[in-house]
Amino acid sequence: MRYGKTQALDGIDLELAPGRIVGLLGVNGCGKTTLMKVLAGVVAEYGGEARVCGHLPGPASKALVSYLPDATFLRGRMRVRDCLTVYRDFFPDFDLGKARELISFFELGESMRLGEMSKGMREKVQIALVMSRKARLFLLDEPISGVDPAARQVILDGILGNLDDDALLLISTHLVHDLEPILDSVVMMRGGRVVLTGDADDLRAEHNMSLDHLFREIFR
Ligand SMILES: Nc1ncnc2c1ncn2[C@@H]1O[C@H](COP(=O)(O)OP(=O)(O)OP(=O)(O)O)[C@@H](O)[C@H]1O
Repeated sequence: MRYGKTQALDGIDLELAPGRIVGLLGVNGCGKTTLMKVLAGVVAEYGGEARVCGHLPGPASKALVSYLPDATFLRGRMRVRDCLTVYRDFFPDFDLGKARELISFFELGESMRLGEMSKGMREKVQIALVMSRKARLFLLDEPISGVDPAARQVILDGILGNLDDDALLLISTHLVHDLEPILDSVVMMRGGRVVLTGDADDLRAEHNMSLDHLFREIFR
């Protein structure tokens, strides 16, 4: 995948199994967002092939993928209840009851307007929407990057409490320390390539260090 002269993804060869929480780790500009966009089916101009549950990215795969992009995708004038309605009308697999529970778990009100919320609060609304679909693949692009440590933990709790056993959660971050406790496996990227992939426990045992430490070693 290229953007003009920039090779954003280069020779990626990756297979991810269901029922796992996978950390997509790497420094700024290594290609995490681009890989997510390929899997989400929002870019099409690339070589090679991606498949989600056997489907090429397109309408069939999009029905199985719940995607949290790295930028806000809801308009500021909307109230939380409007967002719930949009998701209910747009996604047949959206569980309105679950979303309401999550909004309440995050201590937000349905009459609140997005434009009057803090970044962390808006992030929570988006997480509540995205995690309330019965998707097979959840793509969360940096869901905790802009929020304080306490809010990070609440957001992660909200994500984990709402994940089906057979779903795959791919979550990108450079905040490895915060995510490490929930990760089953990791994919580390650099310069558009995968430099390391494996089971979290195996990597910790093999390198005799935490994933956070390993990440710092690799990207030093
Ligand atoms: N729309 C675009 N136009 C041109 N180049 C782009 C565009 N989007 C990304 N790139 C380039 O592609 C490369 C990969 O970017 P990408 O956003 O996938 O990285 P990332 O790992 O998600 O970074 P970050 O952690 O900062 O979000 C970078 O070199 C970036 O400059």
